[in-house]
Amino acid sequence: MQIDKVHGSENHFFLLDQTQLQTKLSDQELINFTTKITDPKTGLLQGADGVLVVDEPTHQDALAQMRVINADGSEASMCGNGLRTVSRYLAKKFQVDQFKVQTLNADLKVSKAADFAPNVPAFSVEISPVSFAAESLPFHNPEHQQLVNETWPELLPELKFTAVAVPNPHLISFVSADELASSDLGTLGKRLNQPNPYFPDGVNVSFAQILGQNELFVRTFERGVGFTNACGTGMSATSLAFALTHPDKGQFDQEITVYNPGGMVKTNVHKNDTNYDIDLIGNATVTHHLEISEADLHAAKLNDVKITQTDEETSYLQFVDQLPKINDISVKM
Ligand SMILES: N[C@H](CCC[C@H](N)C(=O)O)C(=O)O
Repeated sequence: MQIDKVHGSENHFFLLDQTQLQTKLSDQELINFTTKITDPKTGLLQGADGVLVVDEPTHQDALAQMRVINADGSEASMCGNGLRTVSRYLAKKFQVDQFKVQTLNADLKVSKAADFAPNVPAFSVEISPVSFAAESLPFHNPEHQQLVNETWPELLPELKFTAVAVPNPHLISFVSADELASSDLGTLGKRLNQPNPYFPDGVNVSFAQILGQNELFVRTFERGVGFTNACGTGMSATSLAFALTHPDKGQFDQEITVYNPGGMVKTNVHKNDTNYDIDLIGNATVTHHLEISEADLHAAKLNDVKITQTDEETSYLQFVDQLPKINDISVKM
C-alpha cells in the first residue's frame, strides 16, 4: 500500500487513499495513525501537519471524497493546501483535469492550473461555503453576531479582527510587519485553541501584512496543529477580508498574490448575488512515496516503511528562492 508525503506551500501532509485498502481504516485507526505519523518524534520524515484521507464519494457529482485529520487527531471540514495535493492525486488516478471533490460541507470545483515553475505542478481549488455568522465558526462575542474589521479588546485591544468560516473557522487581523513577527500570534493562537469563552471549537488565527495592491503576507497559527508554513483556507479567508476591509488595495475578481513562510499562492475572491467564494491556486508537490503493509497501517506501526524521495522538493525550493524576500519568518520543515 502506497501513501504519499505531499505539501502545498510547505504545509505538509501524508495522503492516504482508503480505496486502495482491503479493509478501510476506522475513524479511530485514522486518528491513531495521524497522531503518530505526523509527530516529529514518533513519525516519519520530520512529521507533518495532518493526514488527507481520500475515499469514494457519496455524492454523484463528485469524483472522490477528502477528509482532513489535523496533527492532534481533530477532524477539520476543509484544507485548502491539502485539497490541491488531493486534486493532483485524483487527476493522475482518473486521468482528468477538472472535477469536483466532496468535502464535509460542500462538493468543491478543482482544476489543474499552469505549473508555478518547472517541476512545480499547481492546482486551483474552490474555497466555499463562506459564512460570517457567529454560529458558523462558532464564536461568542459580547457585542457582535458577525465580526468584520472590529476591535475585540478581550483578545488584543490594539488590533481589529474579522471572523469568517470557509467553512472551517478563521480569525484574521491586518497588522504591521513587527506585529506579524511578534509573539502575539502564537500567544493568541494557543489561547483560542484551548478551552476559552470565545471560540468553543477553536479557530485558525492569521495575521496579515498588506504589501501593496493585491499583495499580502499571511502567517497562520492553525487549530489542531500550531504554526504552519501556510494555511490555504487561512490565506483564502484573509484575501476575502482584504477585499472587504481594504477595497482600495484588495480587489474582487483580481488575482491576489499571497506570500507565506512556505512560499506563495494566488487567490481570487468572487462575490456572487448572495455570497462569496474564493479560488486558491498554488503548488501541489509530492516529496516522497511510502510503501507500508496494510496491517502496519491499521496498527500504526511505522518501523517497516520503504521511503522513496521524488525530485520535486528541489524544484519547489528553487521556485521559492526566486520569490521576493519579504519576511525572515522561519519555515517549519
Ligand atoms: N487546521 C485547520 C485544517 C487545515 C487547514 C489548512 N492546513 C489549510 O490549508 O486550509 C482547521 O482545523 O480548521
